[in-house]
Amino acid sequence: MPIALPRVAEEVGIVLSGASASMAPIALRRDRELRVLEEDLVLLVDPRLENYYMLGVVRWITRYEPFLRRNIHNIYVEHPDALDTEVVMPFSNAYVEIYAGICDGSPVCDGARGLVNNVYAPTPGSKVFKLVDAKPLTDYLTVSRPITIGVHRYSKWRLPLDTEWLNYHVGVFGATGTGKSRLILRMMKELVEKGYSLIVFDHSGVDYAPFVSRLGGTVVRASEIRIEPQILASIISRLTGVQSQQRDAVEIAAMCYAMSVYSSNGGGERYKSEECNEILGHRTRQQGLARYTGEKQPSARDEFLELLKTVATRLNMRPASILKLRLLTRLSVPEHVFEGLKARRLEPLDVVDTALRERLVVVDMSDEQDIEVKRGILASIANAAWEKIGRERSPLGLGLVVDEAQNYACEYCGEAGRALETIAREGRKWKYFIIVASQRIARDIRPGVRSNLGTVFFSKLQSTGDLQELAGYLDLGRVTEASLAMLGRREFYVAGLMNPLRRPLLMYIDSVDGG
Ligand SMILES: Nc1ncnc2c1ncn2[C@@H]1O[C@H](COP(=O)(O)OP(=O)(O)OP(=O)(O)O)[C@@H](O)[C@H]1O
Repeated sequence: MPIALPRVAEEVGIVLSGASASMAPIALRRDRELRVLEEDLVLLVDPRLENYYMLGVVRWITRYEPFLRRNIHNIYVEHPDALDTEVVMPFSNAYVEIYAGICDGSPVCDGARGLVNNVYAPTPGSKVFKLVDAKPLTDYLTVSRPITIGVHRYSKWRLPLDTEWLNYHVGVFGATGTGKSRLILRMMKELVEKGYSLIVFDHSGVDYAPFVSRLGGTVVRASEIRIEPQILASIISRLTGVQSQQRDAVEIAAMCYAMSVYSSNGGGERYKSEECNEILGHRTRQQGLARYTGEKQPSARDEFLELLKTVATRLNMRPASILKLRLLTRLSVPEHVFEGLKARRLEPLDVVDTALRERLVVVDMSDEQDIEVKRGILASIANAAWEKIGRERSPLGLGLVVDEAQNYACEYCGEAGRALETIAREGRKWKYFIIVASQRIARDIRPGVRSNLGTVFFSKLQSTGDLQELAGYLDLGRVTEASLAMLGRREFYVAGLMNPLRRPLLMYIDSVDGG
């Protein structure tokens, strides 16, 4: 059945000469020109193409007047009172960027129905209809497991987003206050309802944790989660900045220290290793001696430094080098990195399992002071999910949500950056995806992550150049920096794979009230 144009659209203009299959200049009707706005959805109806419509978006509305032209003298300049509005003859032109063809049983589509790539340039004189209610478009789309998080800015069309493409990852970008966190919260609700599982890393503890009870999830504190020994090793060597043999000593000591702490506070067999036993056995004898001589129990950092000395000695380092290494560690690794280990009783794999069982876990990162440790926790959880995939060899349906991603997905974000990049590159086969949000793109997100984002929501951007960066791997049509400058809060373009039109569409995100 053809689209009932009079019910859902109003005629606003005609196509002018010079139209192509992707772009059509149009003239707007005088009586309706003020009702047409950039980003409006329109249908072009070409009388030569029966039961076929071209769907497009209005761009670059320009007002003209035949006499009031720049560089040409006019009467107003000499006699301001003589210029009567009656004698002014304004008119408006615009462009329509054609996004798709809609087949409605048309002979040009062999009688099929649905959305197709448009290959026809509209005939000049074709009518242009602004969609006031674009709902009927939904019937022409094929969308798997759709979710909606908002409406098209002007036609109020609830654009269905295709969650099959979630596995190709999502980015949310915009200047501060544009509504990134609320957009993600809205999406989280929909995804959880559709059966996806999410682990959300709440960097400051105020953006997501307060909403959890409403969404039916669990909050866990970052300070309770175990950091994998090898990730702790990398954190400590990064903090000390040592290289080569000194780095070996620090990393071996860190791994063995974490394993001994975890195995003594409930970690069991998983954290026992013969390699560490060789070293730890030696250390235990030293500690025993300390107790015998009446010295007080050493702090966690002192314990680590003692272990570091043992390891460095085993690596045949010179006494002066060992001394320097211990001093460096004491000065550059905060005490709480070691002290906090004892309170970490929750396995990263438990967090993954809870998310898969209950659908939503928010990791409250606010009680963790050190950014390196926060990154270590994210990396540990990301790796635990890979461990599970490796063991079960089946898709997970799990997403990691990383807001303030400049802290985790940047070029120099260590283990966290690497872990997110691995998911961005290889997660799709296992339905293991990421949703990252940040204010900037090029500066905040490492190339291996940002170039693998299949869907991007973007609003007013903080850095010039970021739009061009996005255009490098997404079809952004003719959206320009000027289009972004006009956007308000909750207004985001959605571009990429989850958008069934595959071209940027301006959305107004549903309301998400405070927690
Ligand atoms: N969808 C929405 N529903 C209701 N209020 C919203 C919505 N989006 C944004 N807001 C309002 O705008 C404020 C800022 O939103 P939000 O915290 O999501 O922005 P942000 O882009 O994540 O900012 P930042 O980068 O500073 O974290 C919110 O506190 C809320 O008042």
